[in-house]
Amino acid sequence: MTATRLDGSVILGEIKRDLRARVERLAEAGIVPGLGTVLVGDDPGSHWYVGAKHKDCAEVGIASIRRDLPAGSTLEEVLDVVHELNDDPACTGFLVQQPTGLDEFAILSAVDPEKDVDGLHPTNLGWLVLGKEAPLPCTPMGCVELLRRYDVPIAGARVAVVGRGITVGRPLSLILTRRSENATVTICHTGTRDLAEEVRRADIVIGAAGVPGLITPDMIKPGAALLDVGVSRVVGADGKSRVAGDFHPDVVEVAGSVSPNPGGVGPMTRAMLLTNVVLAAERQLEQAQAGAA
Ligand SMILES: Nc1nc(=O)c2c([nH]1)NC[C@@H]1CN(c3ccc(C(=O)N[C@@H](CCC(=O)O)C(=O)O)cc3)C=[N+]21
Repeated sequence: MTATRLDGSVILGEIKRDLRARVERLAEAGIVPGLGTVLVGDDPGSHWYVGAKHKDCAEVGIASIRRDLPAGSTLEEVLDVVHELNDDPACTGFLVQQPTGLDEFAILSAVDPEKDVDGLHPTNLGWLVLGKEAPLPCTPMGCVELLRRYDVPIAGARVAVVGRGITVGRPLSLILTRRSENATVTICHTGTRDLAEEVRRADIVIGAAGVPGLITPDMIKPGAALLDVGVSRVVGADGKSRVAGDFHPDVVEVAGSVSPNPGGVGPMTRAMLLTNVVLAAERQLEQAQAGAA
């Protein structure tokens, strides 16, 4: 048996098409959404991600505001740019690409929560806990949207989330346990006594630990849906660097569906970022209209 491929690149294309129509409606109201990115240093991976985000924006009709700072920039220098983008009306939403090597909490907290398209500002994470509408984190929402688009049942499903990180595992668990998703979630982490036992019960497994090959075929319930969020760079036998996920490649023999890596959750993260930028612009338009009335 070979599992269905949960193709994030295909869904990214569909979402871009839908967003283009929403951006056109905003344009009729005189609003051009603008995504700002702040990039610190010269890590090639981070440069690739930021470049891809701006290319996506261009395709959808979102304006780009790009601020690249040299390696060795100080927290004060980064915060100056954050404040500038908070005050720039052309920038409807922005993010500071992680990691910066600086105090991430200080940086995240300085972003205007209404412009926080990462959904990682403490206020927005707080709204998630409290169940009020607010920007939601991109990778967790990308996981949920990928399952929805491929009709994987979420309500009532047993989900094993492997990893409790702030950008994926923890917020994803909160999203999946909302009434609108209604899943039963187990968060597994380095303190989990028997990972195989927890994963084996799950209808949906999310690998978000960043440990290559951690989840092996013997742990998978036949027919389960697997989302591979783990991105580690490993050097193969041929000496070339490649992306390795949290799942052993042979899980496709047991699973019902699997997101490839690359080509799965990564593109969905970008799709949700674009969605958050458009949503932020739509909210800002609503507020302007309410203010004018
Ligand atoms: N403030 C902030 N927000 C982020 O959303 C954020 C961040 N910092 N720091 C780094 C992580 C990582 N991330 C990815 C985005 C797209 C792909 C993606 O599209 N990957 C492609 C290509 C992968 C490859 O070939 O390297 C794929 O999976 O097919 C992956 C990973 C966003 N992040």
